Amino acid sequence: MGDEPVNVKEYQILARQALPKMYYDYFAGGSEDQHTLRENVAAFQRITFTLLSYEYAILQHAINSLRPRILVDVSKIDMSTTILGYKTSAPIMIAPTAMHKLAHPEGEVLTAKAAAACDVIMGLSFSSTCTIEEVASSCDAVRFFQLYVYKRREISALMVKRAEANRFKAILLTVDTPKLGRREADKKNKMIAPQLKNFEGLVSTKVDDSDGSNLEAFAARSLDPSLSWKDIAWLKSITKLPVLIKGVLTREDDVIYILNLSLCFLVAVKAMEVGVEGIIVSNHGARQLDYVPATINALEEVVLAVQGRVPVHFDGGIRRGTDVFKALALGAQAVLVGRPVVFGLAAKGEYGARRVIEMLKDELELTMALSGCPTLNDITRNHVRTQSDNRHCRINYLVAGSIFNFNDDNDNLMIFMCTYPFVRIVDAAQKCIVLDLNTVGRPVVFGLAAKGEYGARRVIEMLKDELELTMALSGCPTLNDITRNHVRTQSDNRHCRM
Ligand SMILES: Cc1cc2nc3c(=O)[nH]c(=O)nc-3n(C[C@H](O)[C@H](O)[C@H](O)COP(=O)(O)O)c2cc1C
Ligand SMILES: CCCCC(=O)C(=O)O
Repeated sequence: MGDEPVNVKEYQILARQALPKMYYDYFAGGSEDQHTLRENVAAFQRITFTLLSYEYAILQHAINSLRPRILVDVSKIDMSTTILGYKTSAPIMIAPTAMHKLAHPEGEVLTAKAAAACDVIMGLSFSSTCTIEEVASSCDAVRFFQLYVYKRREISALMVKRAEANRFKAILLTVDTPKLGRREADKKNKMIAPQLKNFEGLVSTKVDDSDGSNLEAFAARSLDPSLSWKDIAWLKSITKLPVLIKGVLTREDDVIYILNLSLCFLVAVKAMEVGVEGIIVSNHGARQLDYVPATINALEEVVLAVQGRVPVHFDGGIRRGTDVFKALALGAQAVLVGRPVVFGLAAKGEYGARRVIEMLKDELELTMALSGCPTLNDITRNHVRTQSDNRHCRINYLVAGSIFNFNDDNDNLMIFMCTYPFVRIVDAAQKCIVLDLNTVGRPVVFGLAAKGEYGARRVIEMLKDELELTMALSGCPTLNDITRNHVRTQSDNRHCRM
């Protein structure tokens, strides 16, 4: 067992050794410069955990508040949850990825068995190499069916009917692929798309006349680039299954919204209007438009826009249990995992796909234990620190590490240490007071440093006086009179420029 991988990433190395270059490149690759492909993974590495520090423990103790997370009983960790009402052992699903027979001769049937063994939900790709019926009869995994809308709508409609008849529980409508992204490795390799059995007798998926990627040629011929919101109504009219929209790149009114606030808002509002049952934040594993943001950087915006009205799921770049935890902390209800499962399948068949899921589950369990979260509900936004949190806090770092001395009212020397986000004040008797900078703010601390209690008090008094004057001068006798219309922000200015 010398080659037994100890983490998910090692399966990629084995898969590379196991697969012909054309297939490995197809599975591993992204589009164009593969910038987003790298970013999907790298962005996770820039998110850190905010485990409670020693200072915080003292502070919490001092104010007789909650027990710090480091002293939580984590002898039992419960990762189980429900997704669309279906019980699952962990908030991890298998993402729909195409053509598993290119990874292993038995294809998606083995992936489904791995899902069943791990008690997680399996997403089956519209472009699978095993049929819908073969996968359904192979095991009792809860299955969702991913849908592409073809120009020939009747083919898509037929697949939905077959999925329904075979007890698939939801439709994942992929909305980020009006055309296939430019996968340059596939072009060079002249990637050959095999005949997909689901479409036998309906449409030939084996295109022979392309100069480059046959898959690209087939996609150009079959995918409907006119797909728009009204088609979700069409889909809802032909199925009773819940519909989740997968991918947040869409085309609407000749404006391309790419993972920005407009889109998030659009998605949230439109999703309500058309009645979808969930959203999957996804950039298709960075295989569509290159240079869109890493999905983990877009997740929170979507979550905030959706405001809990439908569940938000997430995929892209999950390679560790810590990644799963981070996505949950930023508001995802569950994550989907794409390439790692295919690499597991390519390297070691059903066992490999199963091990990939098991390793992610094990790592998530350990992460929950080490961060004091016995259940998924214990995972909160406060557990992670993102790059944008850091930007907001940069100014605080300026005072990090500074040490001030001052004399208190009784002329005792006080030592004042700033280790963001806490300030420790140590008096002559070595008594230590810990203040949270986020709560008391720097001005108060500077006042304290300069003139002890009097200085801290004056800072507050001056702010109050200034606020009183400002309210008077802007005609606001009470706090309730202060409205959003009283101020203009940079972003208001930007919106008006247009
Ligand atoms: C080889 C491959 C094939 C894919 N095929 C499909 C597909 O048929 N339908 C779809 O909606 N998404 C497809 N995806 C996107 C995945 O569902 C998912 O969004 C992505 O793989 C997540 O990123 P990850 O691979 O970093 O986990 C594919 C991704 C890969 C890597
Ligand atoms: C038209 C089949 C596309 C499969 C797919 O979604 C992918 O390769 O990313």
